[in-house]
Amino acid sequence: MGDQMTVTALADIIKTQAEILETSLPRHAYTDYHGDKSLSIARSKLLEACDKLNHLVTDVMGIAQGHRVHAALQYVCHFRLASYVPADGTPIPYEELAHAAGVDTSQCTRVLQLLMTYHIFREPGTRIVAHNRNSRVLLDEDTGAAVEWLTQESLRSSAFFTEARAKGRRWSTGGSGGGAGGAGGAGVGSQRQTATAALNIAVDDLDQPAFGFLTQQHGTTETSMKADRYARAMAGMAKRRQLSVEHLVSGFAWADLPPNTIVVDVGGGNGHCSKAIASCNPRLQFVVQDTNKELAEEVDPDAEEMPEKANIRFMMYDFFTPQTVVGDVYLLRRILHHHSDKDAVRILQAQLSAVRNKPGARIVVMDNIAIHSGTLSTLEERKTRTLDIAMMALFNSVERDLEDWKELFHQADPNLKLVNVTKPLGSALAVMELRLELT
Ligand SMILES: C[S@@+](CC[C@H](N)C(=O)[O-])C[C@H]1O[C@@H](n2cnc3c(N)ncnc32)[C@H](O)[C@@H]1O
Repeated sequence: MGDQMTVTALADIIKTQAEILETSLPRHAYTDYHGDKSLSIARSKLLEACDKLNHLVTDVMGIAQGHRVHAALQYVCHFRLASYVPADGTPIPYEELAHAAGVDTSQCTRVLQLLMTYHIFREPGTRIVAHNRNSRVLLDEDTGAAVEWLTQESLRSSAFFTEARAKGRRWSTGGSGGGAGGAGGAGVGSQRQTATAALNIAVDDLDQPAFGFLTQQHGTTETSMKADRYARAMAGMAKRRQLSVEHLVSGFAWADLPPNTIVVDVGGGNGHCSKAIASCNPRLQFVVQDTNKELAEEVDPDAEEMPEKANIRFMMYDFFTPQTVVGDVYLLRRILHHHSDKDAVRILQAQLSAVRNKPGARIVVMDNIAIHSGTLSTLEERKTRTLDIAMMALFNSVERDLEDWKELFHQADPNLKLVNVTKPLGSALAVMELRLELT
């Protein structure tokens, strides 16, 4: 679909693909893929054509004003406005809603009326507001937390992205190198490198790596609240099909592993990956490692949702320190892309200290592999590029393409070889299998 297409040609594509969706799906169910590849393709083509058509008839000014709608969403999330609107679609007067939420009626009305132009909430009569499909999404605790996190820490860090690059060292708290004219975060020592990410500027007095800050449950009430929001936001994002753990289960030959194989789920959080693998492979053993002690309870063998007979235990472990569990598979899912190359190499090297003690042990990395420009649709590519900015702003990290990943593995150990790469259908993440080649 080239840029040269006319508006009418794009409108024709839209009509054809819209008809496919309309005849196959009930109204209000167009966002779901329903596991049907042809419907998924129709939906992608429809969105791509709409996007290109939009591009032909508007200009960059619309995009430049996007932060205002994000501010409105931030307001809605912060004051929990969605929770005061009846979930069943019954309208509520603005005044009543504002009173319940403890906000100003006029401001609340204006904020919601902006969002309505983006099809979030609806106004079925004078001075009343009701939920629609889009606003109701905010009622899901985890998805709501994901939207809130995106409009809070993530939005703030994006706002300081350029500033961090232009004057990064000005914000470093170290005595030396405090002058202007530094080359941004890149190129300085690992800890300092992460400490000057845009998020560090966006959050007052944040003098520690952003990833640690977002995931630490202890500290001030506010820090702990942010960590909780981040954890729930990640759970909300994991509910999206493209990040589902089902792709981890299908993306590696777990069933071929011998009984009692030890899988070490490094930075495994609440163990949801291990639980998903265990439910199909009950003969494997799992050690879920994380620095977040609160999550240990969710890995409790007696927990209700634990797969029957699953052999899963939790242990506190900092993945920057030498791995102490001698296992067979070290799983690193959605860990390395949150870290700069230097820190990602440190994490891998910490695992290698155990891998060397167990011949045949492997490392399985599940993460995004950035695509090359022009290889997929613009909308697909936009997802990767957007995440790239997010990683730079939040963690001074980047999205890596396959060559970048190979280079990273090589830096960790020249004998660490990428032996297999799989990208399960519908997954945003690829599964990369690594082995230490014997010398
Ligand atoms: C993005 S989550 C990924 C969780 C899980 N692997 C998944 O795929 O859903 C990153 C996890 O790393 C944990 N973490 C952060 N810093 C850590 C550290 N230094 N050592 C171990 N775990 C850490 C966080 O608590 C969080 O659970």
